[in-house]
Amino acid sequence: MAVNDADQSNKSHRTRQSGAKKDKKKLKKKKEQDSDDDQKQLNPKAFAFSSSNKAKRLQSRAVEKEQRRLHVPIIDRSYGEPAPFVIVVQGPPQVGKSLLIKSLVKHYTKQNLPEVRGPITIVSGKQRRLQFVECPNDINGMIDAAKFADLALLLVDGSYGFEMETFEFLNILQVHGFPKVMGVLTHLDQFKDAKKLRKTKQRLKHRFWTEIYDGAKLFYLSGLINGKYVKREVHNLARFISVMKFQPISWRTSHPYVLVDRLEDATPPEKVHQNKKCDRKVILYGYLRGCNLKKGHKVHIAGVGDYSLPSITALPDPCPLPSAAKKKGLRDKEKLFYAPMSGLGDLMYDKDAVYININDHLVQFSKVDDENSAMTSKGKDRDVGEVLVKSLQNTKYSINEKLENSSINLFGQKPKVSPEDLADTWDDIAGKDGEDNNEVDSDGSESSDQDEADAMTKSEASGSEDEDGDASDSKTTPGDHLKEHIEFIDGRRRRGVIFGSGVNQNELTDLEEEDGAASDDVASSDSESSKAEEEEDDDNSDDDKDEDYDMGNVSKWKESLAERTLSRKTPSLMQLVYGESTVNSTSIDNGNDNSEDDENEEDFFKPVEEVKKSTRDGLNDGMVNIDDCSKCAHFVDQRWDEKDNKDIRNRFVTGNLAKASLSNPLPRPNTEEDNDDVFGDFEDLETGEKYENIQTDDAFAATIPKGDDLEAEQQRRIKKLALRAKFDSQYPFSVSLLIYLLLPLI
Ligand SMILES: Nc1nc2c(ncn2[C@@H]2O[C@H](COP(=O)(O)OP(=O)(O)OP(=O)(O)O)[C@@H](O)[C@H]2O)c(=O)[nH]1
Repeated sequence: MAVNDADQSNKSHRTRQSGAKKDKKKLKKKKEQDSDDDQKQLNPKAFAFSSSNKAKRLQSRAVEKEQRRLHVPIIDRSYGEPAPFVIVVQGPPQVGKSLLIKSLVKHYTKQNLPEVRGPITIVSGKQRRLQFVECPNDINGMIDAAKFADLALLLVDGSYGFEMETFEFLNILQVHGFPKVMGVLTHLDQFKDAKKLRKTKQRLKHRFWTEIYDGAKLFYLSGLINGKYVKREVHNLARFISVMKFQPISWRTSHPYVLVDRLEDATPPEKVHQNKKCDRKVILYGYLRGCNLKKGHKVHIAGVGDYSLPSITALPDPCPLPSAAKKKGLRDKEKLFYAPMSGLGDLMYDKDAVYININDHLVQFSKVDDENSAMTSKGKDRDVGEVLVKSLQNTKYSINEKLENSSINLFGQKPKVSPEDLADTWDDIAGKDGEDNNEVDSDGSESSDQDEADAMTKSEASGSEDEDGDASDSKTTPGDHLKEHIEFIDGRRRRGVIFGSGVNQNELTDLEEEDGAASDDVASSDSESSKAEEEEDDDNSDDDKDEDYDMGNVSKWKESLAERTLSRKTPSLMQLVYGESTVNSTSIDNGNDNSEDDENEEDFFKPVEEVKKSTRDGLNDGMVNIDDCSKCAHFVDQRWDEKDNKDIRNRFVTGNLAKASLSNPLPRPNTEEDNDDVFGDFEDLETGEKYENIQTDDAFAATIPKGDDLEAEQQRRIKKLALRAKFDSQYPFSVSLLIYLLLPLI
């Protein structure tokens, strides 16, 4: 009989609910649990790895997870070819920024860059483009550069040490999201001693590491060959840049931004001609980075302001990657660089125009073949148009630039007047620049407040000049452990850095290198400090000098002003015509100054009219240049009224004599003594007798003794009576009338 297994039903297992077996099992279970708990409590490391293999596996897994977290793939929002990486070359003035960019461009493109202006785009590899930008040396330029830098090359003058510009830029970078940073030491060829060079390199490297991070890359450019950095070193640097991984900065990846490498003013010229300050239409060109930018977006143009984008257009890449560049024709060459502002590439950008570069062999009137053309055009006249085009090629400056630099000569002996001076003069007249003393130097150049400040700094510095003629000054930058140490070296202002230790980096080198032998700098600083101490001692001993000490800078400043004023003093026209006078106005003024110092000081604050009036009064009082024949002190300013004029007119032959005598009869000489004054010295030509006027001044009379006086008077009276009788007999008309007639003529 076949049994169907599937249909068979088995009795299900029934566990014991009670009984001895059940109790036994329960007990066993409970025991196990208790022992587990006990073990847990007793051994907290119960869950640690029991086997080393397992431990290794778990450890490596944890590290992997952590690394994966750190390297989360960054979402690349950009499409198409990635925009070039921006390499900002930064450093103090004259450190070699332009030269480094030129050398790198030469390395990548085999092209000589004439000048570094604006961003320079080059193709550095199959998948990589780089954009080099020179960082300006002002704080605003640094802030702008920090916003778009993917890599910052910090150039440091190795022969001098770190300068403030480097640390300022590092601080700015920290605020903007720190990009990659590499240091480059230049001017190392100025070290003659190899040991000193090695030590300096080491010291600067460690300093650099402290400021950035341990192991930060620092390159050394050992010197120049044919005015360029050594090829090998540039090659190494370029390779390093080519393989560098640029970590995107999160803020930048989520915001669109453009580094403008070319701009064009599209405003109609007539509009600008009519109103120079009209709203301009400007087209900006550049690679878009970050995320997408749309029409109508509000944009901020660094240093200009906020604007909205009226339109945005995608243009063909001016410098495409070699892989992406599709040759359209045989003449299309691979373009490995694009620098419209520097005059490299097909387009050259200028202040007021955009030039298209056409090769010489493609154009007829190129300047290059000037000599050849002179040869070929022999015998036949050159075309007028050709001559004009060639003359245009010779111009170096635009009309605007020429006008800016031009000056006119108003007076032969005066310095030339430039347009800015004229503008300043007008400003002064208008009272806009009341305090702004823009003066014309003897060489014709304008000296602004900044110049004055510079001069002051220089003059101050010259006070503490050391033996080398290098002046120095130091101040602390707020909120920083660095101290600024300003020096003037070869006419250049260098802002050295003193680190927290209080010792200048440069001095440190000397200290390290020259051990016991005191270096120049140290010696000079010693001498400075001793000088300062001496000054302090002097101050303590002599109270009178305190004032000078307090006003030291002011008085120095005044000294230089006085000298400059004297040197600028224009010759007076009066002196030129009448010659140098012994008693000049300044000496008179000085005399006045001595007597009435207070009054003169007050003159400063008197209205102009009052001052003029007082000066005029001074003239009337006889305070005029006595040698100056052109001035008639007592008569010039005498005012005659109408009545006086009439009286005077009547005293002449043409006037009415009778009226004159009636209106204002002159006191008729009553006494004979009065007559004396009228006649004065007299010589009788007929008789040959001489009659001298005897002075009857009080002063003269006082000198004559009283007894003799009476006798002399008697004699003189007798003489005069005789003389009068004689005169009357000779001239029939009255003497008095004659006197009246003569008086006005005197
Ligand atoms: N001896 C020596 N001279 C150098 C070195 N690097 C640059 N120079 C010279 O320093 C001068 C200034 O170089 P630039 O490249 O114009 O310096 P810069 O930093 O661009 O100057 P600015 O743009 O004015 O700030 C040039 O005459 C260079 O030849 C160097 O390593 N050694």
